[in-house]
Amino acid sequence: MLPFFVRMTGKKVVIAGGGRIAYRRLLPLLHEGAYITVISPEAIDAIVHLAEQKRITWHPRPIEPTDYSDAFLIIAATNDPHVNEQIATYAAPNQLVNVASNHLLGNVHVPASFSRGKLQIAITTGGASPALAKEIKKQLEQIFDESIAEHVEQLYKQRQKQKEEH
Ligand SMILES: C[C@@]1(CC(=O)O)c2cc3[nH]c(cc4nc(cc5[nH]c(cc(n2)[C@H]1CCC(=O)O)[C@@](C)(CC(=O)O)[C@@H]5CCC(=O)O)C(CC(=O)O)=C4CCC(=O)O)c(CCC(=O)O)c3CC(=O)O
Ligand SMILES: NC(=O)C1=CN([C@@H]2O[C@H](COP(=O)(O)OP(=O)(O)OC[C@H]3O[C@@H](n4cnc5c(N)ncnc54)[C@H](O)[C@@H]3O)[C@@H](O)[C@H]2O)C=CC1
Repeated sequence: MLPFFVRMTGKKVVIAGGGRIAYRRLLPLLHEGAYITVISPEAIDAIVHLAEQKRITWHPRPIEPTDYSDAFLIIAATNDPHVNEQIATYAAPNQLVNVASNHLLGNVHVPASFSRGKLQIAITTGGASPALAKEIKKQLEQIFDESIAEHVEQLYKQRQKQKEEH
């Protein structure tokens, strides 16, 4: 697998499942400006609330292949491993698919990550130990504290200026 940072603004995302994990995937996507549809018979209050505010769409029913045929990114986060597996099978080869229940399926892994302004750091263990990825993230958060954000911003401004001069 290769690490990429993907601009999700305006992209269609379909999330199967409305539990804690679905919500964890949903939040950063929403902040990035993706168009999110959650499909799940039940959903946690936080997801229902976002749907009521019309910040996302929620269809309270089981997922079907037609729901994600035009999605840029599909997230399979139901608590039924067979349903998640089917999603990975039915997705088109040119779609991005993340399967929360099985690291061997799909073509996208979600890393542990954090931001300090424009600096973003992401860690994956390739499914070996998500807990270790989380632990390494905590250690890196100590090393790169909030003060680095301002430093990165200064470097950015300097670089923009240099680019304008050439
Ligand atoms: C493949 C992947 C899914 C994907 O890519 O979507 C995946 C899969 C699975 N996770 C499982 C369990 C746990 N996952 C966590 C935590 C995190 N898991 C995350 C990512 C990923 N988890 C991807 C691989 C990334 C990598 O390898 O590094 C993090 C980093 C990012 C995030 O989820 O936001 C986030 C830390 C967030 C942070 O930084 O705080 C914890 C601990 C906790 O929750 O505190 C536990 C319980 C302890 C344990 O089991 O280790 C299970 C078993 C499920 C079951 O038993 O039913 C599977 C299924 C499988 O392994 O196949
Ligand atoms: N970090 C990670 O990647 C982790 C991943 N997991 C995996 O993620 C899965 C989901 O975890 P939680 O959100 O805690 O589960 P949960 O039980 O809170 O939520 C499951 C959701 O799936 C929905 N659902 C069930 N059948 C469906 C169907 N046919 N179509 C659409 N939606 C359906 C339910 O209505 C519910 O909203 C777990 O089963 C586990 O495999 C678990 C822990 C950590």
